[in-house]
Amino acid sequence: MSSKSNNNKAYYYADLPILDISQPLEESSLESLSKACKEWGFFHIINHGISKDLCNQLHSLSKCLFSLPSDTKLKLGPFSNVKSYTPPFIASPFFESLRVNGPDFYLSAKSSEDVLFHKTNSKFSETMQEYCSKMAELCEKIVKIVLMSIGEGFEKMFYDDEFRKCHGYLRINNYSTPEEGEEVEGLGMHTDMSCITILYQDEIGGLQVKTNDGEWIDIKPSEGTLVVNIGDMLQAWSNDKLRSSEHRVVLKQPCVNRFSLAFFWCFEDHKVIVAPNEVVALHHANKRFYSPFLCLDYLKFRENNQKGSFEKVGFTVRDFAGI
Ligand SMILES: O=C(O)CCC(=O)C(=O)O
Ligand SMILES: [Fe+2]
Repeated sequence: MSSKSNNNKAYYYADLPILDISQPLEESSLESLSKACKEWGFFHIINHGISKDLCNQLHSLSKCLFSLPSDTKLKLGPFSNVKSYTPPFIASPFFESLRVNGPDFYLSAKSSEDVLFHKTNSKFSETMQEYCSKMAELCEKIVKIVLMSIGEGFEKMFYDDEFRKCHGYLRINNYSTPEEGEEVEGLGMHTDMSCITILYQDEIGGLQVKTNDGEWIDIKPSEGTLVVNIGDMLQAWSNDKLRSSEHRVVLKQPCVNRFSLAFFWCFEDHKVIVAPNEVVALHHANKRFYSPFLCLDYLKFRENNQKGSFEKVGFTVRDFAGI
């Protein structure tokens, strides 16, 4: 952890490893990755192949999208048949979000685009498709690296059987803050339900992760860097070798918009999540921490137990399947 003093207030930043994923990983990088996945559940990646230009394009499309009138956005949910839009006051008064589902990201984005832009914003669906398919490729690569960090040969042993059918979805997030006042919570404390999440955050900052000691630490934005975090599905599958950390977004500056893109990479709904014996054997007492469970049952548990039926804020996989 490192600190910076500003007007006598100390801000702490997580010292997360930064992996250059364009290069084969060295032994020392695997070690720091393994430590970060156990301690923080978060790390950074660079040289990931997602260009600044593409992120900027998504940012300006998102500005167009979120500046549309509420009535237009509400045609996409949450109370219509389409459920891709989460308006403010569901997760928090300062958060709204649009979801793009895989595997056909183009089709999913197009069905929102047709409602939102009356078919005039032809770049929208192509750009979403480009970003999401690159993210899906990146997720496959990262899951393999994370498996390698658990144990030698684990990537070869498990990837094909266990992770081949993973799928992804994107959330485009827009945060707004009041004109004046203290800091506000943009997104409450939660764990992600995914195997892994890849996050692009703009330069505003505000993402925080909770340490084992219950302290909140900032995850500072840095240009060209993406944040990766472990989600609940992988925590359960890895029998707690990998940590799905609680995190939140705190908005510190009045009257700014914050933009982020969260891409979630998940097991297929009908997968039974159970840690393989080889993974459980890594625990000194060979102890299992979770009962096997159906992925879809966990997703439903989260949806049905959240404030305002939003899956973001509240319970974790330990509450659901912990032994
Ligand atoms: O906006 C962010 O930085 C984080 C978003 C997040 O945690 C989520 O969408 O699950
Ligand atoms: Fe999250």
